[in-house]
Order: sequence, then structure tokens, then C-alpha cells
Amino acid sequence: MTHYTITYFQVKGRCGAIRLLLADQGQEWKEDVVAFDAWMKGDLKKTCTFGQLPKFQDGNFTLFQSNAILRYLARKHGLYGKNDQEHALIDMMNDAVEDLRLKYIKLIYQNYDAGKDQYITDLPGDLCKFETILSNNKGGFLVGDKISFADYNLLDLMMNHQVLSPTCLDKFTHLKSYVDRLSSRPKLKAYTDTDEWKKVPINGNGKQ
Ligand SMILES: N[C@@H](CCC(=O)N[C@@H](CS)C(=O)NCC(=O)O)C(=O)O
Repeated sequence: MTHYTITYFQVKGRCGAIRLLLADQGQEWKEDVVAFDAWMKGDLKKTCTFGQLPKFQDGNFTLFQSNAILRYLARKHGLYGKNDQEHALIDMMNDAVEDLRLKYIKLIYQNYDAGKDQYITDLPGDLCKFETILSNNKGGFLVGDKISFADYNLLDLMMNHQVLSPTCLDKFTHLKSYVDRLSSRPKLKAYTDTDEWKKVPINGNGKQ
């Protein structure tokens, strides 16, 4: 029985990583898609703790904030490292992914036309950090030798960047092969091959 529900707009946005995690972990979930017009009426917004989506439900338990949702699922599905130090390092990695996601969101929603070229020029400065981390960690993931929620978050963000700039990973061999390897995990690939994933735009304003 499906006990997870994602309430969000018809975009990948801040739910891409959550969906990749759930699909790869063999979980089922229900999507409660909110049309922008309906959202603008304000009734749902009033019920959201911070006035924003995504909203995530596990039965009667309701959670907001996409990174908190990822962490909750990580605890439940064993995606948070094997000791306190790995746990802290995974948090650190996820915070770094969030830093880059915020830059990406700012570009997409505030400065796409004027800022895209400069963003792509500057991008290696961020990607090289992840390249170094992955080349130093022989376990094949951001931390240790087992996938964590931060890996799903980085994978989702890198997939978005490959749409923004198809060659952006080419110079980063470890990062590129990590993205290729994670995106071909069987359950994850089966999900990203569905229309449910493919037809949903990355962002809400048509830019990508
Ligand atoms: N920090 C929040 C950000 C949530 C957020 O920015 N939500 C946007 C969509 S991605 C939203 O609800 N926008 C509509 C609004 O603010 O009225 C998270 O990670 O969940």
C-alpha cells in the first residue's frame, strides 16, 4: 500500500531528488499535483507550514522542506551512512549540493537570458569540487561505499545541468562516470524512462 504522498507543482524542481530516491529504493508513492492557478487561490498555501511546496506525507505524518524530506527518507531507508562521522559528511555534501542548487535556481528564475553564458563559464569552479571528492573517495559515492540521499540530490542536479549545458561534465571524468553509473541503476533508470519522469518539466517557468 502506498503511504507516501508528494504534493507539488507539475515540475521536477525540488522533488526530482526525492523521486529518484524513492524509485531507486523500490518505493511507491502518490503524486498530488497542484495546478498553479489552484495554488494562487491561496487555500493550500495557508495550510503549508512555510507557505510553500513540496509537502510530503507518510501516512498521517506531514513534512515540508525538500532537504528535510530527503533526510527523513534517508533515515527510513538506510541512506545516511554507517556512523556519526559518515552521517555528518553526508550532511556536508548535501549542503554543498544545496549551495549549487540555489545558484542554479537563481539563474533559472531570475537571470536566465542575461546570465546563462557566464553561469556555464563559472560552473567548472563548482563541479571541480565534486570531481575531487569523487576521485578521492574510492567507494564510488560522495561518502563511503553506499549510496546516500546526498548522492540522489547531486545526481538530480547534475542531470539538470546536463540539460542546461550538455557537455558540462565532459572534463570531469569521475563526476561524469558517477552520473552515468547512478543513472543506470536498474530501478532508477526504469523510472527515468517513464513518461511520468520525462514529461514533467525541470522548472516551472519553461527554462532549463
Ligand atoms: N526551502 C524550500 C523551498 C520551497 C520552495 O521554494 N517552493 C516553491 C516551489 S519550488 C514554492 O512553493 N513556490 C510557491 C510560493 O512560494 O508561493 C524547500 O526546499 O522545500
